[in-house]
Amino acid sequence: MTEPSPPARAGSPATVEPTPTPRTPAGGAGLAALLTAPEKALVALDYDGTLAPIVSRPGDAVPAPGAMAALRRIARRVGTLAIITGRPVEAVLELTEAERFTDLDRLFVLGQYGLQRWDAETGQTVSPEPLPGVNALRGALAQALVDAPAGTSVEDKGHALVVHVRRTADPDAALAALAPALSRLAQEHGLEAAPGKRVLELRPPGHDKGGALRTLVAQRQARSVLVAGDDLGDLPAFDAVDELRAGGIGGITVCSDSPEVPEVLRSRADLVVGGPAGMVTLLEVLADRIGA
Ligand SMILES: O=P(O)(O)OC[C@H]1O[C@H](O[C@H]2O[C@H](CO)[C@@H](O)[C@H](O)[C@H]2O)[C@H](O)[C@@H](O)[C@@H]1O
Repeated sequence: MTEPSPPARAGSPATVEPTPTPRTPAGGAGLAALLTAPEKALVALDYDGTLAPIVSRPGDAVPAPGAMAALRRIARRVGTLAIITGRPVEAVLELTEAERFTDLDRLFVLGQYGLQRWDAETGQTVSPEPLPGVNALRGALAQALVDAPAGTSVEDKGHALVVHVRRTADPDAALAALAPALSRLAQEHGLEAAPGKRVLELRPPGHDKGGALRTLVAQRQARSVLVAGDDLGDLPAFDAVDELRAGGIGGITVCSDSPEVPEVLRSRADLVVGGPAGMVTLLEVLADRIGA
């Protein structure tokens, strides 16, 4: 995958997209804070379903066309960029090729729900040792899935194991049938079972995107945040935005919409965009508005 350098936007763009209108006053204030002082803003995006379209194999989930170019544009003016994701850092770096782009030097990838952290400036990843329970779970999980519907697969993320059912004949039925036993198994190994889009993640408890976001906002002394997501795992980050607003930091939440998005997430968002392609458009509009 190669993306050309983002175009220079010296003059007026040929087509001017309207500035999006958040549906809550708090979201409007958050957007205004971001547009007024982008150098003090943090733009935090989810990966799967937000920067990259959902596909049947995790290894094939490359960024939407124009996504990296749009990120690189806003990086010219925005203080901090982050990809806050359930994916391992290594997977996001491979799929986005973010290490190639020297203009993304203020990008952080907070992987595995904040367990891992990659900082573009240093090129270093901080990642703890996996919980011992994950190793023990590996064998037990293979055994538990012997009779699972055809098409069930396991994604091994080192710190967590994800059971995927998207490629089964009836993903909803497959998940419903597998969930009780997998939840028990997770618990027995000191892990929690967290549902996502056509997946059940067996992962360490005590880490979520809300904690990851709060830590980064504090470290970067951000005065406004934009958070975009598409799944249940993004809700804690939306909660964190509410708390940050209460503390005087501007916040805006964005839902990257699709028929699979949980209603609870869609209804919580200040802005709803049409999936990763809509996210790219939003990033481009923001780039126009901040003169990036
Ligand atoms: O926090 P995210 O960046 O959204 O990551 C959450 C999980 O996303 C991935 O699964 C989802 O995307 C896959 C590829 O499009 C899709 O096949 C699957 O059905 C989706 O649930 C990923 O594989 C997980 O490891 C992430 O935790």
